[in-house]
Amino acid sequence: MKLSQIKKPTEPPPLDSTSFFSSLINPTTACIVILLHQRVFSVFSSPAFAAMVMLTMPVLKQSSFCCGVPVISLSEPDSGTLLVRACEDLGLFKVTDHGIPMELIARLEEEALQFFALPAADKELAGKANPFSYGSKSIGSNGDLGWVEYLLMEITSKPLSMDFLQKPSASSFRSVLNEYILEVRNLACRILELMAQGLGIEPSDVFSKLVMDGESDSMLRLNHYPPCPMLQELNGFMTGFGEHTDPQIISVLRSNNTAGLEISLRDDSWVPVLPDQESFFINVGDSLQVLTNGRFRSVKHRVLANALKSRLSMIYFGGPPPGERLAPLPLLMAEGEQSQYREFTWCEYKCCAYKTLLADNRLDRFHK
Ligand SMILES: C=C1C[C@]23C[C@@]1(O)CC[C@H]2[C@@]12CC[C@H](O)[C@@](C)(C(=O)O1)[C@H]2[C@@H]3C(=O)O
Ligand SMILES: O=C(O)CCC(=O)C(=O)O
Ligand SMILES: [Fe+2]
Repeated sequence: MKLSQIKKPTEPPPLDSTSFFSSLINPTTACIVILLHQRVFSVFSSPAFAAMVMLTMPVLKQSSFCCGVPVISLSEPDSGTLLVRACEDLGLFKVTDHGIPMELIARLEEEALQFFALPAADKELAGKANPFSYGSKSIGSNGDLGWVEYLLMEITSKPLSMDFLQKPSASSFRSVLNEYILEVRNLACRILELMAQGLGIEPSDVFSKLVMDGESDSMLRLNHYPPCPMLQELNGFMTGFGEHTDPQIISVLRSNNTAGLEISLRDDSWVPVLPDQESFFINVGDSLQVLTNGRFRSVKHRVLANALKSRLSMIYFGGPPPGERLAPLPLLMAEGEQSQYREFTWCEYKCCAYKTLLADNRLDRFHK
């Protein structure tokens, strides 16, 4: 496909908290706000007119929204276009009809809860996170703290090899983890292919091949946020996982039904993402922001602790192979468009990223 064949839509205006929250008022208002946001250059004088236009303009199909977060069914024929729009606007969306069996998810949740319920000394036998294995309260190695404990696992082309998972007593945990990783990686790749299709670029595996590569640097993280009893004394605010963007290409998150995840809008306001244990939340990582020359947004997010309920999340981070050169894809650049980033390898990026604090902007030093 030639560059001239790719139509790059004009950038939608930034989604700020006013339009985000007003989109929650009622469905009619939501239609107007969403349509306006997508630059439908018409002036709606009444909700009825807006509804009529919606019905007669099938090309402008909208995703549905759950509290401002786009909800996209993967069985929807137009899902590629909807995914692209969500990546441009928010950098996060929810997917339904994802095909990962609930039974597998429930088994992993149960195994993870059993692991986190072990005495601290037993969990520490898994090895101290450096960065892989078990960590508690401290995130990364640069002093970030959070009301969280976690297991961080490196994904290679072979089954998980961490010592503690090789014990006979961990055999069911190990097998469910390996099964889940295969499923969630396929889901990530399916979504990345739909994104390429939605962007109108070929081949459609231009993003997914990076995550499918035998050398891909991907991870699985299980986060457990215990209830935080002293939340009241802390004016109701305690960080579970501090604000950050994910460095990789794509993150695929599933949580139990406990709230806590929040995303930052372009005006720096924070909005909660309502939990949904049957769906997955997908967010754009820094690498995908670079590959799309900033068209897709690596969304800043954080998790707040809960006073009463524990939150369990499982996140797959799909990353490229270490030697992969990351730079905006020429196919996605309009004529005369300048690259916003200088080229770097994933290895170089990760090396710098791991010296930063969670809240730092890791792409700054690669900006031209
Ligand atoms: C403070 C840090 C933890 C982190 C590495 C870093 O130096 C900056 C990025 C952090 C992050 C966020 C997304 C993922 O949870 C993670 C595994 C990753 O790849 O980047 C973590 C890193 C970590 O916990 O080790
Ligand atoms: O635990 C969560 O819900 C999100 C955590 C997160 O953003 C991360 O581990 O990178
Ligand atoms: Fe994250």
